[in-house]
Amino acid sequence: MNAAPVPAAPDTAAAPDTAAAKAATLIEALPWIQRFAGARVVLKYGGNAMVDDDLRRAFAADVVFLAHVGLKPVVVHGGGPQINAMLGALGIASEFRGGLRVTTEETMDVVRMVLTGQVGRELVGLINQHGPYAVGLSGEDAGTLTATRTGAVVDGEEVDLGLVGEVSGVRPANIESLLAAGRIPVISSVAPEVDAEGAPTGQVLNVNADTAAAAVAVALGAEKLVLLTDVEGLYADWPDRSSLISALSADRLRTMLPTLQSGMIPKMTAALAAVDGGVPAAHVVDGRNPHSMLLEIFTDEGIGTLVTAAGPATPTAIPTATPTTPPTGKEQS
Ligand SMILES: Nc1ncnc2c1ncn2[C@@H]1O[C@H](COP(=O)(O)OP(=O)(O)O)[C@@H](O)[C@H]1O
Ligand SMILES: CC(=O)N[C@@H](CCC(=O)OP(=O)(O)O)C(=O)O
Repeated sequence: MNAAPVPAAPDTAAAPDTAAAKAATLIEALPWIQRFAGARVVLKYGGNAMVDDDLRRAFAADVVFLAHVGLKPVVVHGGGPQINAMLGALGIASEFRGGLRVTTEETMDVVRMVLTGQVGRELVGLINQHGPYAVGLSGEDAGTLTATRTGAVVDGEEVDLGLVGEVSGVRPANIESLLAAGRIPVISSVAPEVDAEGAPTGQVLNVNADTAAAAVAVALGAEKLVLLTDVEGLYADWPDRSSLISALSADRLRTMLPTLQSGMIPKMTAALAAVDGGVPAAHVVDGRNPHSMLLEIFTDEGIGTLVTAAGPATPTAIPTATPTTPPTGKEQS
């Protein structure tokens, strides 16, 4: 048998620091874990943030971590790039207007197949590698979501998007019964269409996943909406990216909305809808960094862009060594 390796001197010297840093991170998380115990958190997992296996596995582990430390996570997922890949393989052209996919009947079949049949199944499988937690739902299942048709306004002109919907109703009881049973709902953003009277038309609509996540967060009375994407957050000067907005008020975001481009239009519209609908905090987080959502939720600094009703307050020192009361100074609500 080989002797146990003897660490080199520099490692020995570094080890206490490393251990202290790890312990400090755990202790820093404690007041946030206490504060968010039992809270519902809606996590929107964007298709651009699920491009590699390691990231998807890290996301699944994070969701299970949240559930185990006492939060109630609900996942609403997108899959735009995955839909693009399938449409491309099938030779079906597709375009986006105002950040939303123009959706024909043929495209809708592919959207439904990829979101509910592929991306959702895969996420459920990854989460369930940790135990029997995740249950996949489409917005169609048990009437979880309903939607009415919506268009987009591009350069001041109303554009017809075809079979694209905005959420007109959420049935939270379906999601709540899963949460009460200790499950993690994983919801795809496809919804049955209803007419102006709320009657089903028989058509299924393609709903942007940010939009669906915001509606679910409002209906559940969630503490947070976390939008994971493939950028650090909202840049004030896209595409130059020299100025990342770390926190802003709902009113400031409202004035910025008409200046936003592409995928940030539905994303920040969703963040605003969530905060306007009573969700205390909406976060845009870079899902390309493994465990970014844990850092956003459980550390004092946070990362990404935070939207709250009031916007940034004066930062206050937060005790991290022996917290006995929930923190009040952080820009989280
Ligand atoms: N001001 C902005 N700040 C950050 N990203 C922006 C901005 N304006 C447009 N974008 C684009 O929005 C994209 C995110 O939206 P989207 O591609 O729909 O992501 P997801 O699939 O995660 O929903 C970014 O990758 C970026 O290209
Ligand atoms: C209407 C509309 O645009 N629907 C989206 C639904 C998927 C989605 O939102 O995916 P991401 O979160 O990855 O962007 C689409 O067809 O791509």
